[in-house]
Amino acid sequence: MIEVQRLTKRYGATLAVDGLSFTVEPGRVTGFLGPNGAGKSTTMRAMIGLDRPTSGQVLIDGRSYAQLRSPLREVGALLEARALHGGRSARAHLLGLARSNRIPGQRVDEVLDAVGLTDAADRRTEGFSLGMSQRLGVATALLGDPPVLLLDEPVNGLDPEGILWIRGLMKKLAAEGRTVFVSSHLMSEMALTAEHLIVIGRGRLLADTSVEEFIARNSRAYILVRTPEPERMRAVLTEAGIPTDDGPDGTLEAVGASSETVGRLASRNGVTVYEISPRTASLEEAFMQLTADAAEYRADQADKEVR
Ligand SMILES: Nc1ncnc2c1ncn2[C@@H]1O[C@H](COP(=O)(O)OP(=O)(O)OP(=O)(O)O)[C@@H](O)[C@H]1O
Repeated sequence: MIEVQRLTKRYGATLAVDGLSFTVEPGRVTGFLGPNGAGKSTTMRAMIGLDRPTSGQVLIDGRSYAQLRSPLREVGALLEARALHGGRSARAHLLGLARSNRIPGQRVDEVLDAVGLTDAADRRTEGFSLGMSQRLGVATALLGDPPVLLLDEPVNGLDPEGILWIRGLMKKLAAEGRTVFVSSHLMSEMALTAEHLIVIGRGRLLADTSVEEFIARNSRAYILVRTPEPERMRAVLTEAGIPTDDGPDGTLEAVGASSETVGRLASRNGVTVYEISPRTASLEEAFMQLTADAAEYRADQADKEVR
């Protein structure tokens, strides 16, 4: 379990994290979401003692990172995949870490295999692609077989096969009872991987919720109606007290009614319809709506500055 308690981090005039509190439970993947500059990386760095909080603290299974006796065995982190010693091979990098943390050497082969780097294990890491560096970063995080894992944007640089692999791996690690905390700025990615979400904006907590709840609460539901007689259909719906919006390509969006009701009204009034389907606004839209005021830098702002 990870407990973030009233965490605040200030860099000069910038308040990167602002009194943030939340708990990350074991046994499920928890997604950590926020627009660029929201404070995700700063929070994750504070979790493993790379950043000193201005105030507040983070506890990993009840203790601060500095108090952990064998950190690599207690929390594994993928924070900056590129921070590698380029001249060494992947195997040498992992063996060095294993030795200094009293982890048996055979574990190195196990994690190389787990991340699919066995064939590249003896190549120097400076020639690694971003995807391979990500895989080595994950191997490093897994080396001590820790119960808590922190992954900062692990999907970055991975090809579609790599993305599927990391999603599966995160779910498997959570199913083993581990605490898996993974950051992303893509809601759609988290919807496929995470069970629970922590959403932040400008260093503050915006949502601490299950993915299911988040979708239900934030997405706009409506019935899409495709008809050659939109104005007649609109009149029928309005008459029945169902508000409509204009959808794309001349469609109508009926809000607050079931597809059965809309279908029955169309049939009763002899309106031809080609399609009646329940829709929800995309998760990305819901996320953007939630974080709209918190985004540090937005395209519309950029436009204004250019003009
Ligand atoms: N070392 C630093 N010195 C000064 N400011 C920093 C430092 N690290 C982060 N910041 C600032 O703190 C804020 C939060 O940054 P952080 O990297 O934690 O956000 P993030 O949510 O991880 O963003 P991204 O998705 O862009 O990586 C930003 O305004 C950033 O510019």
